[in-house]
Amino acid sequence: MVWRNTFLDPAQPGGWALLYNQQQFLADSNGVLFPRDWVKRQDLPILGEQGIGHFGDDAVYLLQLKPSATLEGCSWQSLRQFMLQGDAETFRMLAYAAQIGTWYAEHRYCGSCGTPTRQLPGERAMRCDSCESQHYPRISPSMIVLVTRGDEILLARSPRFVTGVYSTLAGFVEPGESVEHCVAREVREEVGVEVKNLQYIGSQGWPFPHSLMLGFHAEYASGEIVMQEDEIEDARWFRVDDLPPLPASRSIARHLIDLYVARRLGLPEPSLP
Ligand SMILES: NC(=O)c1ccc[n+]([C@@H]2O[C@H](COP(=O)([O-])OP(=O)(O)OC[C@H]3O[C@@H](n4cnc5c(N)ncnc54)[C@H](O)[C@@H]3O)[C@@H](O)[C@H]2O)c1
Ligand SMILES: [Mg+2]
Ligand SMILES: [Zn+2]
Repeated sequence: MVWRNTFLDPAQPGGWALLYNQQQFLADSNGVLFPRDWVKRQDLPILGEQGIGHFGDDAVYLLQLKPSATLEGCSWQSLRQFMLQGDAETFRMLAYAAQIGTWYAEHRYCGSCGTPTRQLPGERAMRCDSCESQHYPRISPSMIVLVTRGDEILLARSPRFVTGVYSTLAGFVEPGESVEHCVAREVREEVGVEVKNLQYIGSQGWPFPHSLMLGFHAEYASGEIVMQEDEIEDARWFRVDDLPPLPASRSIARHLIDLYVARRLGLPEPSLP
């Protein structure tokens, strides 16, 4: 089943409903999609509703619920769980839904004047009629980079990671800088190393909560590893044939590593997740 996001008018009846709050979806043994007209007859605290796209031929709507919402036989399941275990198209749908949900939850009032906003018909935007301003879903560009030195790659651990896992370096692009500048700055800040010969590999939308990952390979140029306090718990060079536990296979972090290892070892190259 293929997921395609589109703008659907929530005034239309029918279709499926996703029940969402704060990076979680209500799910039962059949999954996350519920008959929408049935859902509306339940006594659920609905904050808002968006028509977000088609799963196969079926219309899908996102119902934003209060955190207190419960439905018999259902439990809240995290988006991260679906990233780790769900099929690819379901994860794509939920990733889009979660970002629309986050944006909606954060723009119910105007950030300038505090007036309640309203959803614009026909467009994914929240409007403040008092300021005449529109607020679109927010995306945060971030770079992610694998620093390489021949048969070695530089991987690091954040204190937030699962025990033992090492990954590539990442960080948010700051206002006014290029992504290339961000790569050099973040690598310098996090591990004290200079890089050269950046190669853009590809990108990935990352819904935790609204990053757009721009992925690179970069060659080591100079410097000894100096770890940034609080952000980096450990950082070191690993040989491509002797790697630690790595991030989830669906992440671009993992792709950057797998791609470089495949190139060094002469294996078939993986495709972008
Ligand atoms: N898909 C992947 O493979 C993958 C791998 C690693 C990181 N990521 C994502 O990359 C992003 C950045 O990585 P990081 O955590 O190392 O970032 P980072 O090195 O910039 O440090 C994180 C810090 O940035 C600040 N911050 C939070 N949100 C921000 C925003 N929207 N804009 C600017 N600053 C913000 C906070 O102080 C936070 O503690 C995160 O969203 C993370 O989930 C994705
Ligand atoms: Mg970082
Ligand atoms: Zn306003």
